[in-house]
Amino acid sequence: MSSNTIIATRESRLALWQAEHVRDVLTARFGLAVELLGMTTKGDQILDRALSKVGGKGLFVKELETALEEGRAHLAVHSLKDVPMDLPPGFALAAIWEREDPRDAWVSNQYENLDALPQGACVGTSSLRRVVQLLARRPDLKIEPLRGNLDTRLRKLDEGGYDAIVLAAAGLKRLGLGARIRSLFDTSVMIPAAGQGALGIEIREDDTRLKELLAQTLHLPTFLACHAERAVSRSLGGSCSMPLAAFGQWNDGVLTIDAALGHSTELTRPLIKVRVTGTPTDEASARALGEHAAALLREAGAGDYLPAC
Ligand SMILES: NCc1[nH]cc(CCC(=O)O)c1CC(=O)O
Repeated sequence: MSSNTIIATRESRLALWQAEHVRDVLTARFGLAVELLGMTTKGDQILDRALSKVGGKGLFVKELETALEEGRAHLAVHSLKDVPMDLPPGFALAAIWEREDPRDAWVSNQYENLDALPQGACVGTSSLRRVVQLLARRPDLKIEPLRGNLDTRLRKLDEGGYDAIVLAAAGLKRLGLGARIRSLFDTSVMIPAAGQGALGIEIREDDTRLKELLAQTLHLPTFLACHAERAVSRSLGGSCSMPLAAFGQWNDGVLTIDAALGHSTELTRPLIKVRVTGTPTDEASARALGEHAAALLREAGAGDYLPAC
């Protein structure tokens, strides 16, 4: 077996970009020889149903974890947004890296932004978080499912299936597709998903060599913000079938977490929104801030909004 460090990665263009980025940084910084091991996950194969209906986020990571478990790979690189809130026993999130643009992007060949859409126009997204925030401003819209990797989604837009689609700006920018962004949502209008735009690096928990090495690479402000965001989701049950947004921003040393929850089935019900601020310094205090936001959401009625599961 080779003594190289092996990164397990999905084979979408975005996943490969991210894995290559991690490879290049680890090589430049620590002189590691790194190879990629590409693999297909269930999340890549099942394209005809919303993720929230077929088992959620874990679908993109399970095969990669099996490769780590079997020693075929040492690291798995993920979009943090796709990483379940609780990893299975034996695995650890060893680093979170600096975010690309965390905002959601408006992509349309005709309409400059959401407000410019005619009544009853059709917007493509399969994300419940995006659906509820779109409908909160434009209850007249027709929202149609849209899955597949970024290139597939753009092609479906260009084929005329939708008047506009909403995608994470981070993915488009990383793939050099920033020119497709017609406008960016203000994060107060379309609050991003927990971890959106950040990279998460997963390892086997017992891999102390990589754990120590990767701990030196984490981007502290992103790490703290994302742990707080993920704690909001985890406290509420962490399910993909829950329309939840959670986004942390640092200003002058203070972290502000905005969170919004929509009803899990009645998607036009008013959103429950909360904001908390704090000055976390480590993972535990960041999580506590997110748990505080979740407690406020519950006080404001989240119990009735959550999926029955
Ligand atoms: N759910 C799929 C997914 N996972 C990560 C990204 C984009 C990159 C990121 O947010 O880090 C996307 C595409 C999208 O939401 O448009």
